[in-house]
Amino acid sequence: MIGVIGAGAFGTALAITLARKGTPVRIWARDPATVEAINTRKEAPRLPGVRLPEGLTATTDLAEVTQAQTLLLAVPMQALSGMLAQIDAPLAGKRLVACCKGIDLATLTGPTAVIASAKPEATPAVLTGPSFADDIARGLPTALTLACGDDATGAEIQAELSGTTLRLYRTTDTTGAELGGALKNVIAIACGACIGEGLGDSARAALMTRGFAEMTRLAVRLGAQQQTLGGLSGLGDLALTCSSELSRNYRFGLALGRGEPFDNALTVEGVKTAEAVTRLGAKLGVDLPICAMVNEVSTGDTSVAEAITYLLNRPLKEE
Ligand SMILES: NC(=O)c1ccc[n+]([C@@H]2O[C@H](COP(=O)([O-])OP(=O)(O)OC[C@H]3O[C@@H](n4cnc5c(N)ncnc54)[C@H](O)[C@@H]3O)[C@@H](O)[C@H]2O)c1
Ligand SMILES: O=P(O)(O)OC[C@H](O)CO
Repeated sequence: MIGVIGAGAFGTALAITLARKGTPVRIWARDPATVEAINTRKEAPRLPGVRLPEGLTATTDLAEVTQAQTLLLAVPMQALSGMLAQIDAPLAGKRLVACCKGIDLATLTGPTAVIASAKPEATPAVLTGPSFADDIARGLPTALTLACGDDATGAEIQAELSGTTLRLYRTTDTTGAELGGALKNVIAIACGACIGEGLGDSARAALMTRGFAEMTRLAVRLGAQQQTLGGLSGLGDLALTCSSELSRNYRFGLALGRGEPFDNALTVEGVKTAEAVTRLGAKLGVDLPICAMVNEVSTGDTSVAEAITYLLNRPLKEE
């Protein structure tokens, strides 16, 4: 059995793909109505139109899910620490796989460090890369990165989660994998704002490329391997998220650029990540101008037009 904590779009999509290949999956939802929908009607509230397979069952009882040796943690980044604090079962020998993308604002660390701090007896890992929950749930081909500091455990998790439509690549570079996944959301907001403001595809390409430079600069400064940023968890996810209106981060940026309201019930990880990396960059002396502008525009301190003017008029430099 695999346990999934968090019955939102991504947690449910992963649960579906695992159950389809015959793995029993128990998913935890905090909302009894979600449990009822999954168990009784075989429907997932966050994935309308997808019929859930047999072998996938839900519960509001965390203890039932934490019996599994592998636990997928699929709550938003800022909820991860609080979620871990709710688990009182012993977790020695278990694998805790973070499925969230972001940086914890309280500690300015990524998900594996949050897990290691809260549950030092367990092995932390992170599952990240280009994937929309809806694509995974529909069985469309998807390739992701599984990062685990312990390569032998990483190989076991890789085999456990991979299937005929979901292919996992493996790395021990947790820092690079999780920073790529976190930062691409910030750049996707910038790209959405650029398109929403009517600035064109050339400007978007420039933001993606210079955004990738910021992702790499911060990640390498924090000990990541540069090549990890060029993989699925970095460049791959940047390409997807900056170019598709299926992305909530990109759509949030579009709304900013168009001056339209946005549904704040949607999970848009890049907003808090922009704040976290702006603070991290200032603390470490790492130059992150696009991320800083996304932070200012997201909080309403700067308009999209002012942010673009600022970025275009910075001192000229080598590429
Ligand atoms: N949706 C995708 O396509 C996708 C793909 C890859 C990664 N992710 C990542 O997965 C993570 C979750 O995103 P999602 O799309 O599933 O979001 P979602 O909004 O669909 O679901 C979030 C889930 O977390 C639960 N939750 C929220 N706050 C909580 C708290 N304080 N305590 C306990 N549970 C809480 C919600 O009830 C909900 O079930 C994000 O970090 C996101 O970046 C999402
Ligand atoms: O909808 P978004 O912007 O959270 O993006 C979903 C995934 O992270 C894409 O890989």
